[in-house]
Amino acid sequence: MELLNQQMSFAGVQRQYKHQSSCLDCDMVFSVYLPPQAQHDVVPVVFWLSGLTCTDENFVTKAGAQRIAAELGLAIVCPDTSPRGEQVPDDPSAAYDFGLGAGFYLNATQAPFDKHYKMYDYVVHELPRLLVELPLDLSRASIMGHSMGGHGALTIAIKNPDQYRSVSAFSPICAPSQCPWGHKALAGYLGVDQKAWEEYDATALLLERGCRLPIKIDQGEADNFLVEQLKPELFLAAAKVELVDVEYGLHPGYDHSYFFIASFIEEHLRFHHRYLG
Ligand SMILES: N[C@@H](CCC(=O)N[C@@H](CSC=O)C(=O)NCC(=O)O)C(=O)O
Repeated sequence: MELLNQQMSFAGVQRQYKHQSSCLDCDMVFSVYLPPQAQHDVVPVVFWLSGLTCTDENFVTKAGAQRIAAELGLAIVCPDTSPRGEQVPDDPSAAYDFGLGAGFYLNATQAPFDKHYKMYDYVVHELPRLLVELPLDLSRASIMGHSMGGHGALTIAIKNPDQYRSVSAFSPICAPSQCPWGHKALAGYLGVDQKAWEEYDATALLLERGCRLPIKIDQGEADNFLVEQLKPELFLAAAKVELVDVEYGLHPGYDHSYFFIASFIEEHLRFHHRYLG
């Protein structure tokens, strides 16, 4: 891993690393916040998955998470949202909701995307292996995300309950099989057979497998994407069927932006800290 940047923040360090990814077959950049406690000991880690159009930097610069992460002694790892580079195929019309910046945290099976778009394997397997170089206790890990990244966090946690202790999401895409963003992405990356989509649909996965991890979801009521794209009611209905508790908050006046995330990030980090010790 090559260290690209380092800034001191709340007595810890905000870093950015570059590395060659074997599963994505391209160079990748990720960010990590190391709290002051990491100077003397290994610390627990929260993975943050960003949404459409983001890189590893949106959360770092807009969420204001460093102060509370420093207080709680939590590292935060922020991967990019897709493979990158000239050789990586993009949406044919360069739309923001598919291709670069829109990897949907899945393993694509359809050409030409199947060569590089393996964000599920990257987040679940390759990135944790790289992180052994840092003072992190990966046996104490949680995962959270926003919108497309909320979908990523929920699906990854439901499928890997032994790898994470808790999961949370801001404004997640809760049922991608049933919304326009998800239809486009799942058809493009996985093909038209909707059976294959269930592997990456948090609501379908919850109905199939349940979930024993603590789950927290927060949603802005004034979010423009709420009704057409996000559909938390479908995930909450599935949780009720499966007798899964979801700590859910619907917040009047808040939209889909990082202003919402910054307003509630402290609650999310404290939630994860309860389970990370
Ligand atoms: N450009 C699009 C919407 C893009 C957008 O809102 N992206 C969100 C995530 S949406 C779901 O995954 C985001 O986090 N943007 C980055 C930021 O820093 O705000 C449009 O205009 O409709």
